[in-house]
Amino acid sequence: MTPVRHPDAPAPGELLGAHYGECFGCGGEQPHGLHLQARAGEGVSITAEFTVQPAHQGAPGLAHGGVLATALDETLGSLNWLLRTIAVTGRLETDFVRPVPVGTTLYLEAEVTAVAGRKIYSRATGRVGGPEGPVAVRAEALFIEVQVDHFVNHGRPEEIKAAMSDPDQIRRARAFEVNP
Ligand SMILES: CCCCCCCCCCCCCC(=O)SCCNC(=O)CCNC(=O)[C@H](O)C(C)(C)COP(=O)(O)OP(=O)(O)OC[C@H]1O[C@@H](n2cnc3c(N)ncnc32)[C@H](O)[C@@H]1OP(=O)(O)O
Repeated sequence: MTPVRHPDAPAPGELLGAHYGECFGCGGEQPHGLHLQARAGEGVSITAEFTVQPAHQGAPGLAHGGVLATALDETLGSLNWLLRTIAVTGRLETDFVRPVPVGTTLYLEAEVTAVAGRKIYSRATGRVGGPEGPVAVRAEALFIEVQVDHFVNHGRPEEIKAAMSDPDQIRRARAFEVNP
């Protein structure tokens, strides 16, 4: 089925902000996190940027492949906010096309390609040198819709409790539940 942008999705160009301060992908409270910033695009699409830091190295001076996969995963995960669906990554297939040096900004774009029941299919690319630069990484993913209970039942109680007592988090979780 063709993906449908939720009527209350953020407007194209709007920054999405972090879904959780401690998120390694987008949270502001993770000193070595990616601090990835995602922006709503047209339809069910997202753009995002992330600059590779020294803490993200694998080989000397180069981004670790797992960190690049995280950037793709985070960008793809942000798409669900435009569908107003809570979903987790079930499958992430990544192509590493060229090495990405420390200090490089990765320009990411992602879109949902299809939705089938609880399954959300999407793809993403990461370019270097600018939004129109050469592709360094790309991915195809399958996200699976879950209920908020997924996190409550599986997350470590300390963090769940802290997240649920953050007024903004509760508002967001509630928004997910009333706008499925
Ligand atoms: C307070 C909280 C607020 C919320 C904050 C938002 C946080 C966002 C965070 C974002 C952070 C960034 C994002 C992250 O990093 S998310 C973190 C990384 N991901 C995970 O931890 C997910 C771990 N996996 C699971 O929990 C379960 O396996 C899930 C929930 C995914 C499915 O188990 P469940 O028992 O529910 O479902 P099912 O098994 O009946 O499967 C259903 C359908 O899906 C198909 N299928 C499943 N897996 C695969 C696969 N690998 N390849 C191909 N197909 C697959 C399956 O065949 C079936 O298809 P069909 O038979 O219907 O056709």
